[in-house]
Amino acid sequence: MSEARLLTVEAMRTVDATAIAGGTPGLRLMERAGGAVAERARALAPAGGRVLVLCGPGNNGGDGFVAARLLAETGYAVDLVLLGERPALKGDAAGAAAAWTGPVTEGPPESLPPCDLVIDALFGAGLARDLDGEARALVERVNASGLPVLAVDVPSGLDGDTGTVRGVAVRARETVTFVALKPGHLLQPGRALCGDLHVVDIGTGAQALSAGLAACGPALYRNGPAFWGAAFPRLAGESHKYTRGHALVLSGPAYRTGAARMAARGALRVGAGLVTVASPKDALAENAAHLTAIMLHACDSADDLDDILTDERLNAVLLGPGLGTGEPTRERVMVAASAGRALVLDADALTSFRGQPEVLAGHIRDGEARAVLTPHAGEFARLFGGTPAAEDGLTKLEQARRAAALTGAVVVLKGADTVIADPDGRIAINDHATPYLGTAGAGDVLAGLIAGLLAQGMAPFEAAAAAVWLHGDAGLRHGPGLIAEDIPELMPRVLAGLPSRLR
Ligand SMILES: NC(=O)C1=CN([C@@H]2O[C@H](COP(=O)(O)OP(=O)(O)OC[C@H]3O[C@@H](n4cnc5c(N)ncnc54)[C@H](O)[C@@H]3O)[C@@H](O)[C@H]2O)[C@@H](O)CC1
Ligand SMILES: [K+]
Repeated sequence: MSEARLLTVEAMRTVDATAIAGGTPGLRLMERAGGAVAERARALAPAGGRVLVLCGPGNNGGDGFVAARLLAETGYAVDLVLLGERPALKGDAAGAAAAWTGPVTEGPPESLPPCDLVIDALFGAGLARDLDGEARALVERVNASGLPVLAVDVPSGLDGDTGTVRGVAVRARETVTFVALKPGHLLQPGRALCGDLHVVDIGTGAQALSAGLAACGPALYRNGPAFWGAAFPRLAGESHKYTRGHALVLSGPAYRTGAARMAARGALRVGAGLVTVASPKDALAENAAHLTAIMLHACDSADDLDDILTDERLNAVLLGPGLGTGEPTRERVMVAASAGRALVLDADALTSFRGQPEVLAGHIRDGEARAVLTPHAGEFARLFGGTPAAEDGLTKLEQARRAAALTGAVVVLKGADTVIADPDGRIAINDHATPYLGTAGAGDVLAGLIAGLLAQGMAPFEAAAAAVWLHGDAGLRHGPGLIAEDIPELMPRVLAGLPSRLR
């Protein structure tokens, strides 16, 4: 699982410091870092081509000096620009600069020399403020040039913890980072600015990594099978439909039933043994006309839901898609939360508690429900107040973590960089997705996938993360023209594509 773990910028400093304290010289780490950058540069620029290396005043710039030297030694023409003055370089960066025998242009040039590749070694983990003055002008020039850029550690100007831009940031073709990804590589707009991501080992060792992971506090993960695979449901020879779980999805009234059916289809396709749609009587015929493998049950009130839930085999309940907002939905949420089943609350089930997250939290905590909430940014703001855009100074990760801690539920804060937060503080960030998933009903299917995995016994945090990844995988496989109905139908291919140990 550790290959899925992320390191905060501060925790990465702990890794470096622990390795150095353990006897690995910092300059050796820098040689390895610069060596990895040079190797990627050789893959991106033609042999014997021209490379422009932009070095900043700290150790990120030191990596740039190492890469410049190694590229020159292997036949590349290298131009090196230093943002600052050479005598001002300190420590390992001064050491790396001393080994570079080529010319150094101090301060940014009026225009960029022609080249096949730009290496951005201006700022990395030490970015301390918004870019301004010469640094800002240089980054703007690089972006305007349209030249391919290889970023060292992070594209300069990008905050490694939050994925936000400090004034301006480099747009890279590829980013080489060290030891582990940082949250800012995965959170938007950071993810888009990094281009392809390469993580390289620079010889810091297992003990330093453990120290860094411990310094992170609650674990941070890149979402993917490496994180949740061990918890993914597997079929045994004696499995049958009742051992594969039974999900219940509440339908909206007549003419608002499609969302629940798409969710139900998702739950079935992801492997729940049985799925039942609980439908108002006035919508039974409409639902029946479209359902085959999925069962139907009449449900007109919270009392009806209570009756249905006397069937102990129903082990996961999904409410929200198409349900409508207001008191009837609130009552159903209360009944479902107190039924001791796994619970997914989406869309109208969340908006029905607008501005009252503590009331919803009370239902979840009183019922000891294993709950997953799946708000997009707008629903999140309606339920919890504030916005994930950090108006109150909180980052997206902090917002999601706080909402999970408040409600005692796993919170899936959906978007281009969906964040999944567990009440215990753990976080997974998903970058396995495509904008083609931004289509009507895709969120309903996601809620259904989560319910289907919960029904099969997965714990809420892993179930939510796995569903988000499978949903993303379906979108990536399909591409243009995707509609929500396609997502459940893509599940057989998505599941077949998982590592064989998971099937
Ligand atoms: N020993 C280590 O710690 C290692 C560090 N490595 C590299 O070192 C980097 C971190 O090095 P540093 O901590 O020196 O930090 P950086 O090199 O990222 O930047 C620090 C320097 O930039 C200046 N600065 C920060 N924000 C600025 C802004 N907005 N405008 C203008 N100047 C600004 C600071 O005053 C300081 O001089 C990593 O990203 C990685 O590339 C690697 O060489 C591996 C080993
Ligand atoms: K950089």
